[in-house]
Amino acid sequence: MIRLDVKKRLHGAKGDFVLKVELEVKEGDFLVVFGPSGSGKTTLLRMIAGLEKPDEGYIEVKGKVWFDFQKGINLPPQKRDVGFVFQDYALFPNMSVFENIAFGMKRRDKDKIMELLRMAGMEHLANRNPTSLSGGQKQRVALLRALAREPSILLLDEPLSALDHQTAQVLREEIKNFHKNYGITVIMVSHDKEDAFKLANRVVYLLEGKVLAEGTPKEVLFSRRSSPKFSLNAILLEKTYTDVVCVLTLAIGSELVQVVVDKDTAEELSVGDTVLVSAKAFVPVVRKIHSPHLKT
Ligand SMILES: Nc1ncnc2c1ncn2[C@@H]1O[C@H](COP(=O)(O)OP(=O)(O)OP(=O)(O)O)[C@@H](O)[C@H]1O
Repeated sequence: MIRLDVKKRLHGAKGDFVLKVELEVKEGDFLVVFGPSGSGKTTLLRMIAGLEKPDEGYIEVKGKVWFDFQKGINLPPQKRDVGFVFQDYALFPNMSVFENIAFGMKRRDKDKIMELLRMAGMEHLANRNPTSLSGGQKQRVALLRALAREPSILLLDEPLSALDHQTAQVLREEIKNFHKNYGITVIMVSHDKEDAFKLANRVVYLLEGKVLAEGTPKEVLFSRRSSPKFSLNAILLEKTYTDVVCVLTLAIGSELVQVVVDKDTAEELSVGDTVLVSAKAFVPVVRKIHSPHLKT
């Protein structure tokens, strides 16, 4: 069980705000902390890992106090039993894949490293230098390095966000399997609803430092507050006015779409804005374009 209640004043893009989170995470949970950029997600993970100090509060993991402001307890990162995977891999470029995974293991165990590499289909890359690997392979090594420590908690900070859509899909499945096989407690930060939906058994929705909603992925992601019947976040790339309407070109994930809006709506939007595209009632046409399930 992880129990935390932390507070920290942050300098946000639009001014100062207080990150205030009270949470309990059960053993074996896969918690996704979901929310827009700048809401304090990474800072929360860094506070758990000991890389950032809360202004107030406490953090307790498996009955052991890692931080207690009142009692003046603040364990250094190396004494906290966490595996941390960063968005940008953070591998040691001068060490082989094998050495990267061995680094930080409580007891260097060659068989265990090779078993992890085998599980990820990367045995043949053991002696390679990380600089010669693809983004997906680097992130796999970072994940194996974190798992090799057999930590009490695995902290994942947007581990898929630097990868292309297809590689991210494959790695998302692997993370899911690692969690299933090892039963490890995972806290993952993401602004991607797909991560939250596919991986989490619990989701916390963080906005400007506050927990706005908490529950199962369905409860949080499909709540009326966060989504009507159908809604997608998009970036506005271009506005093209005709006589009576305006055509907006939008990027939704890696897809481009065009939607028509009236001129008044268009006037309120600027290129580069993040917008919500939603429809309360619609009859969609759904067609399969790809299946991950092999036919036998
Ligand atoms: N130690 C700190 N002291 C004060 N402000 C900070 C500190 N660390 C981060 N911030 C600010 O707090 C805000 C939230 O940052 P954080 O990285 O935690 O958000 P996030 O939700 O993870 O965003 P993103 O998805 O973009 O990474 C940012 O504006 C950042 O500049």
